[in-house]
Amino acid sequence: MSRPAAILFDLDGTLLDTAPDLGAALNRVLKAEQRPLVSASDYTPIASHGSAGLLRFAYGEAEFEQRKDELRHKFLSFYSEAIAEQTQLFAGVSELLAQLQQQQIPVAIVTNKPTALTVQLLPSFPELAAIEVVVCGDTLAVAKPSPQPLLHATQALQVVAGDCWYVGDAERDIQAGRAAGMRTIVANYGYISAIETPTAWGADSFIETPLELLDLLT
Ligand SMILES: O=C(O)COP(=O)(O)O
Repeated sequence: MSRPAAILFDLDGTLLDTAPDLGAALNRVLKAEQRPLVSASDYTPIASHGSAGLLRFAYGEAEFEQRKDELRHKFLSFYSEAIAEQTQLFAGVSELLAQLQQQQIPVAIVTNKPTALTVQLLPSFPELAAIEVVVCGDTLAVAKPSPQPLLHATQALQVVAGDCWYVGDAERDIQAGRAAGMRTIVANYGYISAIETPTAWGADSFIETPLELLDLLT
């Protein structure tokens, strides 16, 4: 694998372990309605699917569809009140980003998280705050699995998409990366549920820790 022109990263489940704060917000919504709470072992594997994925899991498809706007509004307001209480960088992310900077490999974030939450969250992590190109779920009219957010990031970085890598922990990440013509890498340490089969997503590589990405550069 030759040296990439840039490496683009998904945020939730790839750079940041956001599941505990996402799960806490979900449980605040449920608690307010005297509903049964969801355990970390249940919400963590679906945390990359955002508010819609978490609420759909807790309420079931029919009730979620019926109450979607109201539930998402409640969830987002709780999440935004306590967005960086328990969230941390995955172990090794800080060293990984420092290494990439040293090797002068540009980095960007392409997330489906809405802009308002992303800009609220990133300043809590100085290692990420230095990343200038950040494309969010509502930056464009379309989000991942569309390749457009990834292509938007490559335009901002002034690099050719086909020379870039995209690292993510969800099938939609790999779909977007493949459609953008990038090398795709599954962050296997992220939020992947037991019923998913990442080996069938068509990715080029898998990493079990963030720092394993460096092995792909050599
Ligand atoms: O919040 C979401 O919808 C998921 O965010 P991600 O794309 O960074 O995994």
